[in-house]
Amino acid sequence: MKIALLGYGKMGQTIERVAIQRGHDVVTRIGRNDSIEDIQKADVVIEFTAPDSAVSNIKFCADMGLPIVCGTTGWNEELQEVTDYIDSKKGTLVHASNFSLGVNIFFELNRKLAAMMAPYQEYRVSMEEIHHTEKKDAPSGTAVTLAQGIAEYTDLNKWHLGTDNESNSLPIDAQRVKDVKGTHSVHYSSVIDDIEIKHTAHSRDGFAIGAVIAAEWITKHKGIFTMKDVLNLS
Ligand SMILES: NC(=O)C1=CN([C@@H]2O[C@H](COP(=O)(O)OP(=O)(O)OC[C@H]3O[C@@H](n4cnc5c(N)ncnc54)[C@H](O)[C@@H]3O)[C@@H](O)[C@H]2O)C=CC1
Ligand SMILES: O=C(O)C1=N[C@H](C(=O)O)C[C@H](O)C1
Repeated sequence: MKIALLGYGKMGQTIERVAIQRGHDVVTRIGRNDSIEDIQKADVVIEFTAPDSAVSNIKFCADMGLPIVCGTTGWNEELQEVTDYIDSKKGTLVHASNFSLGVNIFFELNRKLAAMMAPYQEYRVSMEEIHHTEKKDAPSGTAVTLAQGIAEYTDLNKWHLGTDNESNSLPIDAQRVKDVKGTHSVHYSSVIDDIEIKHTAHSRDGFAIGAVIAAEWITKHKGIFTMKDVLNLS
């Protein structure tokens, strides 16, 4: 498969190594100041750039009729607009706040735990995410997806940054620490005891392998998907 890397930073470079190991060709690597036109050489585009670039990049790929895997986070509020655009162009997109297998299993565990905890009002739920100091968005996209999973089973229909409790809102403590690849934990706390689930990424390889698997998968599918569809998780 011929892959175009849109964004050649920490993730773009990790994806290149993984893609070559899986037998693919990386035909172009596009940075912020490069011409995007080059992507037309590829069968599929993998986009990991920055929150302010993702939406226009996705639309450009749809205009070119190219399937795109987008891992960039921080553009949640524009998801509906992007969905409508891709639909109008009959395009193909896989987007996910986190492409790793471990985190996608963690998403399911989080939803199941939220369903189990829902009747027990004595527990207060909160979240912590820790990432490297170069990260542009807070909270992380993964934390937002976890919060959406909890909202399905509780009245916590929004989130706020910090550790204070606010009504109908999930506190997310976003910490930035040098070199941390991505750690997420969900805590349920009562006077009697605490319950905690946690995922720790040891490297970026899990995100990169997931993104390449998603790129292999979308060349055989048409429409808008998330990693849950690619992994066929319930
Ligand atoms: N969904 C997932 O599994 C994961 C998502 N991410 C997200 O991916 C994004 C990128 O992460 P990193 O690679 O760590 O960041 P990075 O900052 O190391 O690399 C991003 C690169 O994209 C370039 N760029 C920015 N705008 C561009 C544009 N319009 N066209 C081409 N290149 C452009 C930047 O110059 C930079 O080199 C972030 O939003 C991050 O949150 C990161 C890891 C996993
Ligand atoms: O910026 C990162 O590094 C990461 N971003 C994603 C997110 O915002 O959740 C995924 C992962 O945690 C690493």
